Amino acid sequence: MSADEFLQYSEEYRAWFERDAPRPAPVMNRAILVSDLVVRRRLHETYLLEAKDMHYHTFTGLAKHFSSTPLQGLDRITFSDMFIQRTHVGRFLLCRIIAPCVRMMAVQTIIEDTDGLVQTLSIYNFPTTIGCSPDHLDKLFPIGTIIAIREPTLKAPSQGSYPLVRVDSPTDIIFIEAHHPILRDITWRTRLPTALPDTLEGWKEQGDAYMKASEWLPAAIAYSRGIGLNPEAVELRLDRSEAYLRLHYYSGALYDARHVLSTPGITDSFRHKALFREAKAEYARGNFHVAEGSFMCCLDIRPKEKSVVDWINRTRSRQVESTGRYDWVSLLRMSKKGAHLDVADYRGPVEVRSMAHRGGGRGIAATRDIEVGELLVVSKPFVAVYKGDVPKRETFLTVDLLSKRMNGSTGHISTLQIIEKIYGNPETHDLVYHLYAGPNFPCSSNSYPPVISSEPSAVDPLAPLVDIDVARIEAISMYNRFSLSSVLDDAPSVTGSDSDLGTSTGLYLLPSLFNHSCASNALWVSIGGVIVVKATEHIPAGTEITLQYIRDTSYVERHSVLKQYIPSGCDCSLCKEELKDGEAAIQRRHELFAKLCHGKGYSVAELRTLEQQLAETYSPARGTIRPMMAMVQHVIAIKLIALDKPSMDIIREELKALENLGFTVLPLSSALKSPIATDRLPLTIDFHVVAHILIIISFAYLRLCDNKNASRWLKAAVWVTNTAIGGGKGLFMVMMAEDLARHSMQEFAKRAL
Ligand SMILES: C[S@@+](CC[C@H](N)C(=O)[O-])C[C@H]1O[C@@H](n2cnc3c(N)ncnc32)[C@H](O)[C@@H]1O
Repeated sequence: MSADEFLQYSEEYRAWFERDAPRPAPVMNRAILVSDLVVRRRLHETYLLEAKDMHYHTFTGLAKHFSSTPLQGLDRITFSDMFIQRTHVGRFLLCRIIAPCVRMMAVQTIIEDTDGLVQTLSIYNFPTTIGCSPDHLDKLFPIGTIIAIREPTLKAPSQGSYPLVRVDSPTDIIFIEAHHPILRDITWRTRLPTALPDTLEGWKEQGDAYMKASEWLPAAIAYSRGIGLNPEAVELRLDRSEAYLRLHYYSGALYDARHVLSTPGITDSFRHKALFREAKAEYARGNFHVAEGSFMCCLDIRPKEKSVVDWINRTRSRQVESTGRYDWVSLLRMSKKGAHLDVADYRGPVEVRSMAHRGGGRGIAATRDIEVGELLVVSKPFVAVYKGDVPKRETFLTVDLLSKRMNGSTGHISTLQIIEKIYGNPETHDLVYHLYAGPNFPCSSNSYPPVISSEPSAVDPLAPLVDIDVARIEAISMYNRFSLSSVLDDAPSVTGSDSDLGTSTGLYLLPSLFNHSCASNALWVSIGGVIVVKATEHIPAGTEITLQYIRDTSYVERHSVLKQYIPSGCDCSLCKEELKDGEAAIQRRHELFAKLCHGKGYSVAELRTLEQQLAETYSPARGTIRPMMAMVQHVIAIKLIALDKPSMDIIREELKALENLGFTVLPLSSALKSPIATDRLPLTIDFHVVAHILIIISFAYLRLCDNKNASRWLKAAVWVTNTAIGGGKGLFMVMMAEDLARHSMQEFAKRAL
């Protein structure tokens, strides 16, 4: 599809989705609906067995209803009173699942109401269903399950010919237990044999079996049904606490563990289990000191227990990190093994301030004078999805009608994970809800974070205690998500949006409050999924601190992405400089540079011509920063090395590149000092490339047997990585290992640094 066709298709879909032309729901044939679903389920199972590639797509950024009225405040409705293309506000639908489920983008099944009338049900965004197996669905929604759907919406089909009850928010689904008061006067028109347990022991047995099979949510549901029969059932609460830990529902885990601990007369064994679970949940919530206390209490019961001692050591390492002291080298090494790092957050000398001129009205400012290279923020993701987390052979594409872009699987999955994290940790709801959600969802506060309870919330998968506004979450996800490319990836990272369909992506809380500037005064990098923000220049107290949402040498490229996030455009000094050259020059430059990026094997002469043509696009009135020229000069230098040309020629090219990137190269007379000014780290390109340029200069001096200068330039390269991340020589040696090896400089580096 061309860009225009894509836009038109998106708008047509929106018009169809939001069309308000209600008509009565048709009476559907039970046998046909069920057999059709069974056929689709078999087909899906066959595809899974045959390992076929499956592609699903859906739309985000549409108006999507969610209910915020408790079930008790709603009146019951049946299909005969429902209309297609209508959300039945103030009503709830009581129904039973009568067919197995099938999962595509959403979970689909067939439901009957109390009159025996049937419709298709489509549940989007339900926890644990991303890429899940048909077997998991059978455990989650077994036939016979009774549910109440709050304020149900009946939709015309987008494909096929059956209407469907569409549920976007998982919190609109309430599981109804057999003894629920709502069922008191209810008789079902049809008889449906079910095999669901009806005793506490029965539910415990089922929960245990699911735990064994690593079916954590079905297990938590089974335990919850048992707890429904006896809220003081200590063992079930302990079991559910463990199931919640596995699900990362730390609020629920903590709440249940504490409930057990407050029960009089429990055995030491139960107490130990509850303390251990409480401690793990506190650890995961970032309360390392409190977690340490609970782990210590475990030792009172079973002294010297090895696993507990290990946990205590971990809590102590995290407490050191929360003061801003990190072992960057080991973090980097860990990130090579897996991106989900165990690390504490850190908040340096920064605060959220009201900034009326920015969308969302807030930004981040320095609380005191900050020096270049100071650590400002370290943040673990609220959720992060890496390429390896995407289910194999399944692609989830979403057409985002807000940004008018296509998002890949990681973008879709991260939105679902945000929803699930709130579902299992309800007190985090406001932390997400108060992030910028675009002009359609005005921010209710000009500060951040909102005050939230430090107490854990009870979590009941049968009747969620929080109402999740999926449309808002989708918008928040779109406006705030970071595209992650680890500092170990050698390709320069494109940041700030999920533009690349395969990119790893994450939502962060405090980092989402930074506004954008192409000429930012701070830099963010990701080590694994952890975001590290450092100052790249002196920042006076009170000054706004900005990040680059996207770093691209082309103004055209940058703005094609930025316009979706900042419609008013970027007003930074770099963009103002670019605009001095005029639109035509900017476009010409973009086209010339595209040649360099996409062309292969240019000769030095051709590169010089390109350099000249680029030079002609810059107005004499503008400043000296010309990143595209720098990139061409850097490529020339690499070419000269390959051609074994004189070292001074290589050095000359790289020096020109540095100046075009905004670095001040100091005169040779200051031989003992850094060869570049270190009052700021200009970053119009990725800092890896800058370090690479400096390594090449060092290499060229080495070829000239000028070890003194080689060492000065290599130290300058360490200054760059140290300012950008930290970790001094150790981190530099790990991060730039390939570059150093390419130029046989490892031994020299070890001696010189
Ligand atoms: C991730 S949020 C940044 C925090 C946001 N200002 C807030 O109050 O929550 C991104 C949004 O901030 C606004 N923003 C960021 N940089 C901006 C800039 N340079 N000029 C104007 N608005 C900006 C845009 O509305 C953008 O979509």
